[in-house]
Amino acid sequence: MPTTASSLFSAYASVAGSVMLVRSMANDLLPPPLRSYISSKLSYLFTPLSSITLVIEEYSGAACNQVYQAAEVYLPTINITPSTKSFRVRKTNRQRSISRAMDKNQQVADTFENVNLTWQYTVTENKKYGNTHQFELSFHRKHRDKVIGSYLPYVLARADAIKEDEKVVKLYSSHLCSEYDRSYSKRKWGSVNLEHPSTFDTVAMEPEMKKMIVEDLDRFVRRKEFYKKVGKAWKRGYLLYGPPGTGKSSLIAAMANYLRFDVYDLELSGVQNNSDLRKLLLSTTNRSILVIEDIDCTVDLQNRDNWEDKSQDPTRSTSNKLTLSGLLNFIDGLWSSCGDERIIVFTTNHKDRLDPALLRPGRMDVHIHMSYCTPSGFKVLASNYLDIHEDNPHSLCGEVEGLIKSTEVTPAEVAEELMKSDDADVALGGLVNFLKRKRIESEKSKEEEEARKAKRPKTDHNASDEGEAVE
Ligand SMILES: Nc1ncnc2c1ncn2[C@@H]1O[C@H](COP(=O)(O)OP(=O)(O)OP(=O)(O)O)[C@@H](O)[C@H]1O
Ligand SMILES: [Mg+2]
Repeated sequence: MPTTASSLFSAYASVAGSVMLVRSMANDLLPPPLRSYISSKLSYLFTPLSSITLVIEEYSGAACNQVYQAAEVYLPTINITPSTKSFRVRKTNRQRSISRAMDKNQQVADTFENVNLTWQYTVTENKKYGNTHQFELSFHRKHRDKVIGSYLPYVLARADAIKEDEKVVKLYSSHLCSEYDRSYSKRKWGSVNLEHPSTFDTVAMEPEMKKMIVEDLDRFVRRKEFYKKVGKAWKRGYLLYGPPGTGKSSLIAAMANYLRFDVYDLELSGVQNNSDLRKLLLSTTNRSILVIEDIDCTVDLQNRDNWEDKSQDPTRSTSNKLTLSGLLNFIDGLWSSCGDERIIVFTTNHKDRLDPALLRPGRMDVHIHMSYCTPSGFKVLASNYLDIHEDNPHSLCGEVEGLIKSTEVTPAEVAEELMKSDDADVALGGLVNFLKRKRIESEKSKEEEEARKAKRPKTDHNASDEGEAVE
């Protein structure tokens, strides 16, 4: 009888069927080490002659195999083949949702530019040396170059993107470190998940400024090659200044959530000397935001006694007290040259009290003034808290906006009023009364201030300067 395609297929199907049968019997009857051995051998037998199989082991010598790691992340996101009988599910505290993982000896099929590919996950059990894990990728041998040259790089890139999507942003705090670490002066970061829900949609600030910051961040992460070309460390410094409750910390959380960068919150008052600072900064990771809040009041950084002579090597003596020179040298030097994609944010309520060295051009790239609530800031808060927006307006909004224009009120104060009731009439009515009271109070205190100034002798320059500089 001549061999037809259909008879070949049916012969192949019956061999394949037998292989599946033997494999499932082996799974039921044999002890685990023998079972995985036979199963992996059968998978080779099952592979048609025109196919080729790439073996992707978990380790390459002592190092992790990145292709294996990428497959682990990528494969759960593609469709399960009808023959898949089991898969594993898991959720760690770093993951936002339940994820799938391939179970041993199971297969999934993928298609890439019209090439059909089959992945199989195998585990070879070995009590003495530990189990070995590998993926086997099979496809028609004519696609070998395409799979190695295009498909595997695609899997690597997809895995990076998936990991980025799943990433939970972490908040590392220098004051969360344990007593043990303190006593051995091994300064360490303690970490928790950054649960701050702030995003660029929920931060109340002028739309143009928001747009400017988002564009600046986008440009920064895009410009790896540019920074390399011009020989600059890939870092960016932001100074956020403004009165309490204007959203400086909220903006930092929005930046971190937008970029999915971890946040390192450095508590300078707990840092004893330059050497501590060095240890802390060197243990931060790439793609992170280092935050130093209230830079004007945490340490006496205006003390520049040692600035000139020690600035070359602020870490030379571990007994050195933390100095401004130590801090600035780190920003400019060591920390930035050994890391990539770093953002540093300083916040202050009093920009005028900062040492000019910190404000010098090139040190902090972007200065952002977070100020009192504006009508457009109020619109964002009204939408956040009461779901009031253009399509769902409220008659009191006009009055609130008028009052906000002429009153110094922080977004935190407005937010607090809006939170007092779910009923928009009640919450906005309360806000109107609050703003009116606030305006009367501020007019009264302005009058008192005027009266005090009029009584003051003319030579008292300092006090009047300070009064004007308050943001
Ligand atoms: N611009 C804003 N947009 C949205 N919410 C804000 C804004 N400013 C303040 N809030 C609200 O007020 C709270 C306090 O704000 P936040 O901690 O960001 O202020 P801050 O400027 O960092 O204050 P401080 O100078 O005291 O550290 C926030 O949790 C948020 O609910
Ligand atoms: Mg703050």
